[in-house]
Amino acid sequence: MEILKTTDLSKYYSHNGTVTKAVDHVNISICKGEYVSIIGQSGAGKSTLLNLLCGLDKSDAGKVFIKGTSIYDEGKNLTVFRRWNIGLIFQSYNLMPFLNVWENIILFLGIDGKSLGKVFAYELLECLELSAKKSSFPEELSGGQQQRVAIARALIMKPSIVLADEPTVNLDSKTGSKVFRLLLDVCKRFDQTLLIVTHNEMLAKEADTIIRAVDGTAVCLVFSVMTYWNSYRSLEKRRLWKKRGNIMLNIWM
Ligand SMILES: Nc1ncnc2c1ncn2[C@@H]1O[C@H](COP(=O)(O)OP(=O)(O)OP(=O)(O)O)[C@@H](O)[C@H]1O
Repeated sequence: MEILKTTDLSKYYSHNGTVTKAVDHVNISICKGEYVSIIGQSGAGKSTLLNLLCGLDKSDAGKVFIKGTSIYDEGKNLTVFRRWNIGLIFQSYNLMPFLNVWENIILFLGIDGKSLGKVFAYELLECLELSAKKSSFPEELSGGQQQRVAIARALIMKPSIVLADEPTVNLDSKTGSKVFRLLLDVCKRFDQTLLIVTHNEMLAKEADTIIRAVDGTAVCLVFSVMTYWNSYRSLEKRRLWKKRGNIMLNIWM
């Protein structure tokens, strides 16, 4: 099942007459439960792409569909839509300093007139190895623990897609790998799609689908079978496919 799709997604910045094509006609299709890594050199457009995918930034052209909903057409409802469908994880943990771990995690439960039970919150605490820190405040936690709280908070509404922008960049490599492993495990366990921007090749290459951002365009290096099939099926102009070696196909044009 397709969970995320973009059509000719573009974002350009102009400065002193120079135009930077941060994201340029990107067409991607991601399926439920997939782990997708986005890699690429600094300035290639990874963060801009991620911000467009969750609607924190608006495109100059093109659309983003999540579960069939065109997110830019949601207008004022986008915040609520995002809260229920997209989990966001950033480099900085953005925890509320005056709330303890438990309170940070359940902050949005019961919001928007819908209520979610707390059973899942206990499950997340367990999965992310935070049960013993339930009553601690952010300043009493290590960086890795804080990021795990941020992950739990991002997952608490059971979003179908989780977007993470270099979530382990501020952690040492051992802690970063552990946090990453927990994130991956918990997303797989709850069948959530995970899109992660990372410079860590070890983590990136485990993905079902690997996307490399190159000067605003996105090149797929490795396809999951579902992504391959969806992309192939949705392309009317198959003649535009360019074959590069046996695993590398450029599906963006
Ligand atoms: N607000 C902005 N105004 C002007 N140019 C911008 C803006 N945001 C991003 N850019 C430009 O768009 C391009 C892509 O930036 P982006 O931050 O998406 O790259 P990135 O791949 O995430 O880089 P990094 O790995 O260093 O975080 C860069 O050339 C950047 O300078």
